[in-house]
Amino acid sequence: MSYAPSTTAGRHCAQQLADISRTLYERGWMPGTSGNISVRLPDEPGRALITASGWDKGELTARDVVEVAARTGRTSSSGQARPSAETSIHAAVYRVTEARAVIHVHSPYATVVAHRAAVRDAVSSVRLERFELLKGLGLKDPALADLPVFPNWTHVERIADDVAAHLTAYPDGPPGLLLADHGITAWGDSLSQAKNRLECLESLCQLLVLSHAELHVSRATQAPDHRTAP
Ligand SMILES: CSC[C@@H](O)[C@@H](O)C(=O)COP(=O)(O)O
Ligand SMILES: [Zn+2]
Repeated sequence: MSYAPSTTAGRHCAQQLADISRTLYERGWMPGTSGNISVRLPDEPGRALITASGWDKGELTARDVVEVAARTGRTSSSGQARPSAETSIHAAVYRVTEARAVIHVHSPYATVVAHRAAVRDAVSSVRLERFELLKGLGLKDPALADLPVFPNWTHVERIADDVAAHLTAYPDGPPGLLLADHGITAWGDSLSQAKNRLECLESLCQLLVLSHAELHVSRATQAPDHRTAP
């Protein structure tokens, strides 16, 4: 039931997932088995490794990851552990952006902002502006970012559909998103870039909370619905 990489690159990526998981767990951003991390395999970018579902993220080893198709999240062999329950959200990010790594955590300040900025049953966004750390997000316009907030639907596939539609409609948006009452996801072209961006976003949310500024929340314009008819 554990991952056995066939290449050196696979072994390296799996170890990186375990190492970053432990770091973020120790920071208190992945309490109680929460959080998940994925990375595209460098020598086979159509495939990705993702953390196994329901495990203590402070104790993962390089064998506690699952190989999936990056754009669909499908697993190929039955001999593996269960991939993260939120694999479809990672796959949505891989389908629509150039990301090569995605990190989801329940860090406290982003989760508070995701709680306060949520608009019932609709995608909203919270404005980040002025703070220097915006420059760490790699935006075309580093002065301002509207960070989307997605309803935390029970069916994760529905969240993934919302994410894919929104990122398609807003290709120049920030490399991250909030899940209402839940947490934050960020991405980049490597695990270290995704982690740096995640740290910038968590810190920006901390500054918003500590400044006691009123949150600037808007309803995101309806993005096209990419779901296929039943
Ligand atoms: C501790 S409950 C958290 C989960 O529901 C989920 O949000 C999460 O972040 C981890 O899910 P996982 O399936 O382990 O990747
Ligand atoms: Zn979560």
